[in-house]
Amino acid sequence: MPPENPFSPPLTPLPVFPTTYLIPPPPPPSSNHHHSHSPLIPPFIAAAFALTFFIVAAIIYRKVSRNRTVPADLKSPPPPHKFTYSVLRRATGSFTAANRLGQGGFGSVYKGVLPSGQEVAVKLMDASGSLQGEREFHNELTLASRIDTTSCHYVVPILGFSSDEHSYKHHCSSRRRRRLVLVYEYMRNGSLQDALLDRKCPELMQWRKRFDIISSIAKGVEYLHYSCDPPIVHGDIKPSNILLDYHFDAKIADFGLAQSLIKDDQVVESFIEDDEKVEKGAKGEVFENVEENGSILEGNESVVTDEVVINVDQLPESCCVRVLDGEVGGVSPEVGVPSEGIEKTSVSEGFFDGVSVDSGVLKGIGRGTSQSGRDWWWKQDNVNGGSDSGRIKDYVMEWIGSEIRKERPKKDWIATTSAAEDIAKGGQQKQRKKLEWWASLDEERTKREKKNRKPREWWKEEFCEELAKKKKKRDLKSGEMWWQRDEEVAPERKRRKSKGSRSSIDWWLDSFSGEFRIGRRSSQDFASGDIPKSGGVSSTPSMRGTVCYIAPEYGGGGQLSEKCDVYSFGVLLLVLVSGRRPLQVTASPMSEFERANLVSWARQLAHSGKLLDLVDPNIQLLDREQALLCITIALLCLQRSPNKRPTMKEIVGMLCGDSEPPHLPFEFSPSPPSNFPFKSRKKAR
Ligand SMILES: Nc1ncnc2c1ncn2[C@@H]1O[C@H](COP(=O)(O)OP(=O)(O)OP(=O)(O)O)[C@@H](O)[C@H]1O
Repeated sequence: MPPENPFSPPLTPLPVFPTTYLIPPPPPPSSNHHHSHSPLIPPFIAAAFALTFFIVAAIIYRKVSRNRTVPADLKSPPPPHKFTYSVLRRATGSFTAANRLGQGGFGSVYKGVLPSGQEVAVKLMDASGSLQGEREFHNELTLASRIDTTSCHYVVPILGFSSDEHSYKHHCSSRRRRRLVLVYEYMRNGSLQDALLDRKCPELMQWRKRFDIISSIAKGVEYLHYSCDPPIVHGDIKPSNILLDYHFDAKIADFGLAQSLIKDDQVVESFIEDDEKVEKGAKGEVFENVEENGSILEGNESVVTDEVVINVDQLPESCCVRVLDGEVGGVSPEVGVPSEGIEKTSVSEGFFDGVSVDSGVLKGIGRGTSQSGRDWWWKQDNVNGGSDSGRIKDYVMEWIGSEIRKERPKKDWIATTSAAEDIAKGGQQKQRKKLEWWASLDEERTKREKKNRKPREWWKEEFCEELAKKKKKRDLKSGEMWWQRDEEVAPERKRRKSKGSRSSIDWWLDSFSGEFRIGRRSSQDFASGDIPKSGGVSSTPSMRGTVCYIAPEYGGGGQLSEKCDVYSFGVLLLVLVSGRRPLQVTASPMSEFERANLVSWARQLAHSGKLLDLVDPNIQLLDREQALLCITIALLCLQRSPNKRPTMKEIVGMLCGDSEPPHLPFEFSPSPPSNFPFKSRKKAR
């Protein structure tokens, strides 16, 4: 180690700089620096970029927000396919009788198989010369194709249509006419009417299935009312318009009488527009012209006559009563030919006198006819001493009387049937003598009875007395809205009941309302003892629908509203729970009369607190609580005042247990009013 030099300066440690200090910091950027070294982006390019960005963002936003506001079920479904007539003819084996599924008021429905192998139901409209048939075709095509059956599984999908023209010979001249055909998805188990009331399918004897069907129909109608834009009112809810698929799941069919709820002045226009849209079909071609629609909408019709047809089916327990309206001005009448066993009697000429019809399928329904409409309702509801009033009831009562008579002495029966049949067969002398002999007996008997009227016509006299009372009461109340009387019905009934003055037949007649089918033609169900249905709709839009199911205000010429469907749903509910037709008269025993009118019977049972008596005895595994719920809902739906009826949404809520179970309307509650023993079915949330 070298010696330390005392003269050398002392060593001072070098200042230690952090390494960063070793690299000089970069000079502060000068403004000139940037300009001189980076490439220049012209401001107009930046602006263009920004603009493009905003436009793209706006487009995306609009698309997203539109998708968000339109629910999936409001997206319009693809238009129905247009078939050629020959394809459908081949599919159905030339519309052979073997393939016939059923008969509607305006044509037959055939089973068919398309070249693709798909099974279809083909409705061949018998619309030749019939405005009503053409209307139904266009109406059904227009409205049914608006329903997106991919999101609503409770409506029978319409697959397509055909409206090819063909020429035909008419009195040596050749004319052209359209064949109107509608094509639907095939529903293997046919109509609820047939399956429940005629075939009595074992599948429908399970309560669970019936309740499922009830829920499906309710949801289907709810869909029409709330998820279609504009809302659709079906206008003809009844068992023959409910079809069952392979699993007996229910779907609503037949939109021939349906209506879109648009303001009156828009209705016809939009009908035409929509029709054109549909007619454009998938390829955008125009197949039909507006001219035809024009002609459809032009007819200014008035009803001239009407008839009551009574059908006594071979089955003793079923009968049906039908009101047929008559000839339409300018259109040849197509009155259904009564089948065997049908008595046809013309009554009440001019019954609908003064009911004139606004032109158009949808427009102005019942406008200006509400008074006559109201009368129409009361004519059914209260037989009074008025000139026309009660003719139908009178007639029905006469018929019931004749049925009772038939039940009595055997000789009557022989005289009226066997002998007559024999004569029709061979006309043997012996039989003719026998008939004459019985006829003379009958004459004598009639004379005797005239002397001693009391026992035979007890019902008629009682009935007339009651009518006179009713008429008096109504006269006093004139000027009121008819449904305002609702509230007074119950106390009045109770008072009378307490006096014990009401016979069993009184109440039956009391609410004998809406149990007739209005129409011109009979359908297959007619022959099977059902109330004939819609095909035979009246030529007047104010008198459309099936009367057993029709809401009083609509049947009476009022405006069709959602509440009309609610009323019809109420009747359908009772039919489903009881397994009975709305009007089912058996000749005996007398006690059956109490149940003849289903709606009245249900009301009567409600008064006596025995609602469950209404339930079909064939039902297995009955859920009593659900059955009570259904009957209660039905009675709510059947209230005369449309405002009091629940909405379809509320009904679905009650059926699904999403809302509190309903209470019986006051007018139907037993005395003292008591709530039915529902547990709260409201789902715990
Ligand atoms: N899609 C279908 N699948 C299976 N059967 C059907 C189908 N559509 C109709 N039917 C059968 O054809 C019958 C007649 O149907 P259609 O709709 O023509 O008349 P309706 O509804 O019974 O009577 P209306 O025309 O008087 O309302 C039905 O009762 C049903 O049995």
